[in-house]
Amino acid sequence: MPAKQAVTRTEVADLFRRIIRLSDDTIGQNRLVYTPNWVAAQQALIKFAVDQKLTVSVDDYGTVYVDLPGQTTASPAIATGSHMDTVVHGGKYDGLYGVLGGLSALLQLRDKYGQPRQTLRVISFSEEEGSRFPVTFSGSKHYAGIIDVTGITDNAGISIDSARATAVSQLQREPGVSRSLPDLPQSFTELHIEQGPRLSNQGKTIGLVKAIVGQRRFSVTIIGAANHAGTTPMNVRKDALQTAVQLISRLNQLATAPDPLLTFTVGHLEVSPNTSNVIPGQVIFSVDCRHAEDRILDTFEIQLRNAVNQATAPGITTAISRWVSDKPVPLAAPLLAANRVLATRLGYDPVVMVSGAGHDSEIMSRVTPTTMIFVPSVAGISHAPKELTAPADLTAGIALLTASLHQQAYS
Ligand SMILES: NC(=O)NC(NC(N)=O)C(=O)[O-]
Ligand SMILES: [Zn+2]
Ligand SMILES: [Zn+2]
Repeated sequence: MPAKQAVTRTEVADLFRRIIRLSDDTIGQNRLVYTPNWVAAQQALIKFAVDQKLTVSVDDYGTVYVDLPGQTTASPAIATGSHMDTVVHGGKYDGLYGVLGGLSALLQLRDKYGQPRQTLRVISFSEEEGSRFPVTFSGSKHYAGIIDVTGITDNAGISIDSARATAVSQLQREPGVSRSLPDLPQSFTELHIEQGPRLSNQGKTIGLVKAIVGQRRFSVTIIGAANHAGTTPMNVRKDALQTAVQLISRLNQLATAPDPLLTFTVGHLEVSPNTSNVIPGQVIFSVDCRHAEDRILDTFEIQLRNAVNQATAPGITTAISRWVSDKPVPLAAPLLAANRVLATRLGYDPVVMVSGAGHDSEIMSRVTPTTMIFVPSVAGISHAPKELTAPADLTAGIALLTASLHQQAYS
């Protein structure tokens, strides 16, 4: 291998380690969108790309676009990338692997073949996880021209508009950066860790994603009455938490009925006032449910709404609101077929699979042919600090991405 490519790989690996260190809080990675950790990570990426003499722009949602301009500037770019945000106490690879794996591929192609025929673009989407504000995929949705996110707040009451304005202006002021929303690309390929156990269980290195599950997220509110823990008789209490735990348990059972592959998660619980000697007056909890078929989600949503309504009692009211409704999405079959040939040529036996995690690819697929490459997650762990992918598997995914970008942008 030419020495230059080895140097490039080491430099990208250094950037990865630097970004990881920026947001490690001893429990896990925390790069919630528009927080100082997130700004520092996007800044590190920008500085690196500017030093590499790549063309860098930042849009008004804080998504970073790194271009290696092609000879035919009139043709749309060939794009890759993923998201820079994490969940709370997340792992090191979710999102960041796709951003820096894309950068590594782009630089290796430049080192080896020089200027591409078509522009190569690496995208670091601002937000995908929905972990800070009640919105998911806002980075790719903005790029795709699908939504305008405004007027929502995080748990601390900070509005997305003010958080975004402050954070994005910091990025747009970085030397060498232009403020723009680039044209949509000719194709989008997202490299990502699998986040589940299939590849690792089967001892396979590469997954090719044919579809992404649909997902719906809800917020359920139970309102009872706060009162004294020592003086209020048990039979007159309006305990919102007792209602919530019974309801959650019932929902967990109901979720097994429509289809064994339906997933159901209550991951967020807010108890108010959340102190030991006061009967909880209010509980808010999240529901996340997913399936590859929308009709299964329809069936479960009806059961969910009925169960929430039936949980009302004298002095207890309930409400439910849906804040995510994403349909299952098929990805581009021709790109998958091309990657299957390339993967086989590289010596892999790829597994064609459905993704149970949501991805920016489901948004990008609405505006351009889109495909995904998965590499194994050790023991299937993700959205947790123990998230891990073996170095050889990380390299394999980047090698396939590099081959795919080469095929698309140089031939
Ligand atoms: N790749 C992800 O972890 N995505 C996550 N985020 C969204 N928005 O789907 C998820 O929950 O699956
Ligand atoms: Zn994630
Ligand atoms: Zn992700």
